Amino acid sequence: MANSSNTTQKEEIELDDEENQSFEDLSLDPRLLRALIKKGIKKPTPIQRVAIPLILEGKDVVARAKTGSGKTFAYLLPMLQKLLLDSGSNKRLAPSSFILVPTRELCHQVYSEVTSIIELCKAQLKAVQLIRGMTAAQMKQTMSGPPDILVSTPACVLTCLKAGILQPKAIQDSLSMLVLDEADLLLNYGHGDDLRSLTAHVPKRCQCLLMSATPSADVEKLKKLILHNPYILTLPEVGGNKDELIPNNVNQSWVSCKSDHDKFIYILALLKYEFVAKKMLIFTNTIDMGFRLKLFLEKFAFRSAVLNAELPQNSRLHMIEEFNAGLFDYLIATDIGQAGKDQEDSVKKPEGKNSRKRKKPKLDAEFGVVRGIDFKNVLTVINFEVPQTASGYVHRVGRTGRAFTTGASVSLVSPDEMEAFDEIKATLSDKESGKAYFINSFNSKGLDEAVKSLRYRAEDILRSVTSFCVRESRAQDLRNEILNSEKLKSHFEANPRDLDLLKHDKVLSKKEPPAHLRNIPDYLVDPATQEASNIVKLTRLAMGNNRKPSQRPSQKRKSKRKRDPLKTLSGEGSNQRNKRKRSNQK
Ligand SMILES: Nc1ncnc2c1ncn2[C@@H]1O[C@H](COP(=O)(O)OP(=O)(O)OP(=O)(O)O)[C@@H](O)[C@H]1O
Repeated sequence: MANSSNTTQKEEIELDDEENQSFEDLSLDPRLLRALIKKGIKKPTPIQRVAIPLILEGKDVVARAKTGSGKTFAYLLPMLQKLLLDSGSNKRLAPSSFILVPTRELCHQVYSEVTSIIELCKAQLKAVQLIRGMTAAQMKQTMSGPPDILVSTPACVLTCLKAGILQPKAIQDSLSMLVLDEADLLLNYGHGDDLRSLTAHVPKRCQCLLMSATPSADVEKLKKLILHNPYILTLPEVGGNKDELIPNNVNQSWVSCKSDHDKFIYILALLKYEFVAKKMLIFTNTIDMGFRLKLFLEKFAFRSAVLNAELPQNSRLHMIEEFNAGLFDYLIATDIGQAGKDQEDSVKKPEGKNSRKRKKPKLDAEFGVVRGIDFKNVLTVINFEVPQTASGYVHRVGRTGRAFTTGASVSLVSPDEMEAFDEIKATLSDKESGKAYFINSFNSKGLDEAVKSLRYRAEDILRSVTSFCVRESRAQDLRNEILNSEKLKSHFEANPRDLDLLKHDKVLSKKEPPAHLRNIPDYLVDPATQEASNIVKLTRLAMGNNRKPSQRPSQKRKSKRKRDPLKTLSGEGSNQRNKRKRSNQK
């Protein structure tokens, strides 16, 4: 239980070890308790145990807790409880709760979470999301009612204010709770001016909450801008080191690779011999590298999709939903958008004569692939390239081991990246002992042997993945996704729950992957490596960490799909589709 006092001074709150506390103990409304049970959420996380009572009491709160620690429910549950008790009690002209997030992906994610709880509660509450790209008429319609909860980026709220869709007076009269989620990013993504303009309309009595995984000067600025004597919750995991930002339940390791080139062979060995568990999120620093890796892996029958800032928003959201639903196992992601744009520029390596002439990719400024996105059931995060900053590392690795689950991360480090990796380790190390004890060298003797056995084939394939192929595939993928995006837009307006209609993990190589690369022939398998691989698999199984193959929604919906007009609009031709079908059946 939190030891809080009623002083008006801001206060650091530490957590006592009361793991057995339940949601009932937090005095939540029975409708919310039922909704949580239906969602399979059994007991509160530490941040929820402390934050919920304080928020219910009406306190301003700054919550700094690790990635995946359940910060969203920590504010959503008390917000909904207040609304459930208040609903219909006064006539409002604007929403009574605003949730401001830095990116559209997060907007969509939080909105889905709120609406799902409202549905499960069978409550007469309305939540809406405002996203960039909406017309004034769409915004007006969205805001009519008015809704109870608005999820939006600050920029969209300001657009509404400027267009007269939201009146400052209405906000002042109606707004009773303001949440700044992923607060450390809000200023990073250029929302600073918008936020400052907005705060002028936030009434003094409005309860303000600020959620963040990593401490930063920006969070401090926001705190001063909006909050009144807030309770500061800095919550490590129970029993954890206060300075650790990554949950203890993530087993972090790294592999020293002799060159960038060797990383391809190492990742192939990790995947082929199942030294790491799927589902898997693989990070690269540039979009080109993402596609190079995709093309390389698909030759060995590993199908993946590349999530990046160049893609249309609908495709990105759909890709994340498909991945979350278990429709494919390998997602390659580049975490660049507004905040990482420089990274794409600075890390890009020369790729042949034509590379300089290439037009700069048009990146979505609001793209924030890792920050706060709740990728479900990710068992392994691979840093195929070392992120540029410690905070980038924390947010990438934090995509696994969410809430009460466990996960693993493996960083592939080349000699060129060693310095950056050492800096990350130093930043995240235990300040007292100076040891980054939690990032261990990857513990499997079999890995080097596996790399040896695969080297010849891998190098051969790697030579065929030229810069030209990468460029062509990237352009092809973008064309497919733009087509998908238009279809998705209209289709998902009508069928928001449909998922398995468009594939994002399509094979991009012109030639089908050769059949002989699917499996490792017996003569290449070293018995010791196989044994090491089996031990790793058995250990994972014993720890309950091997995902059961999910039932693909497509199997249930076969008859519906026949009639679906989207099928006829696919980005790939029917010949290609049939070919793929045949290859899948092999
Ligand atoms: N009490 C709980 N028990 C089990 N799962 C939970 C609980 N609370 C939240 N979750 C789940 O844990 C996952 C992570 O939660 P959430 O996205 O709120 O984390 P976060 O702290 O906001 O992470 P980040 O800082 O990365 O944004 C979600 O899938 C959520 O549904």
